[in-house]
Amino acid sequence: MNASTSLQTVAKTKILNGGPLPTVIAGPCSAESEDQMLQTARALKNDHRVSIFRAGIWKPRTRPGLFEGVGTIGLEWLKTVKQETGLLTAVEVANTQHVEEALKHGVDILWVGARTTVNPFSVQEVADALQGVDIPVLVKNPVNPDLQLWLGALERLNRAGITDLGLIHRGFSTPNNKPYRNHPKWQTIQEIRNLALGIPLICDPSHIAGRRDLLETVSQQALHLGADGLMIETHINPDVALSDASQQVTPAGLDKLLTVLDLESERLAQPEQLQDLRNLIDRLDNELLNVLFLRSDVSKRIGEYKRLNSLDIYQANRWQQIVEDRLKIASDTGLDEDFVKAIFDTIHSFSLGIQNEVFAAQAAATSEKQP
Ligand SMILES: O=C(O)C(=O)C[C@]1(C(=O)O)C=C[C@@H](O)C=C1
Repeated sequence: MNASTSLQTVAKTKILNGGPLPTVIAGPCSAESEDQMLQTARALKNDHRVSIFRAGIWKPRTRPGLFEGVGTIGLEWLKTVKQETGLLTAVEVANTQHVEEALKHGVDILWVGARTTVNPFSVQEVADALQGVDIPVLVKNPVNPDLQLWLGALERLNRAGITDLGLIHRGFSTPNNKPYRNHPKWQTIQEIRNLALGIPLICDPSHIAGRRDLLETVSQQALHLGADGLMIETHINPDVALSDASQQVTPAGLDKLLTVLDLESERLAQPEQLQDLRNLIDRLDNELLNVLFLRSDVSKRIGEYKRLNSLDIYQANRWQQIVEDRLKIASDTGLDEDFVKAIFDTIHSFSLGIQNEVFAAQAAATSEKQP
């Protein structure tokens, strides 16, 4: 059975704005004070493209001692924001108490954070607290790139009766996220879309980028891939924000960003120029593959030499020397060193595999000859 068939969702969702334009959710990473919330919301209300105001009330932080959110008082401020601006409001919930408090304060939309989605016990607790409640719930991807876990969270909420569901793509923690804070792994958008058919997908460029200067590229890519909306952290004075200062924009910055993104029309490169560049990439990839083939052939011959001369396959000193040399070339050329290291780690483990096969083939041939 296709996993998507078990999700019962409604066609008309409150999460999307109902029009042809992407939904924009904006607001501070964290609620900090009533003044900060109201000033931010008043400025956002003037932007007709923004329909939902977000604010973190309880903040899951990696290390203790960091600002962990203002708690319930923030929900009072959010209520005032809603009354004054008419914007829909959204908060993150991670346990029963959060759900109960948010519902009591009339929050319109809930979201489950990436660190909660990774834990089925926590998602189930949120789902149980929402049993029988009619409210839209957005689910952020789990921190690790496990789409089944993401889908599982949607299913748990759906079984509790939540039909107005949405996905938030906020990037994944991978061994090398550079230049992002969380790697977008763009192909996952298509993959999760196929698994959760018909469920709207919002991109959270703030958590993917981790820095203001990358927001445009990330948002544009997401929109080109068909994202239904964007969640962009917006603060009246980002430089003094108590959390995630470097990724938040001012309402004026958001206005500029949304205008550049040109939400009405897709902005694509000139087709002929793009085709020339793609031809170049094809030729370069071809060369790359030829070189990789030649290298793996040499590795096989070294494997035979090692077998005949009873040498170990893994040669720590030689490998260390190779890494140092290649990283020096990378830094001289201006290539990202983490990128080059990741490539050579993969090449090396493949090379070890080739030589292991050489040894294994010889061992098998010898044992066949045994009487
Ligand atoms: O230099 C060797 O001994 C090799 O087999 C080559 C190679 C490599 O692929 O670069 C492979 C295994 C060793 O650990 C070190 C380097």
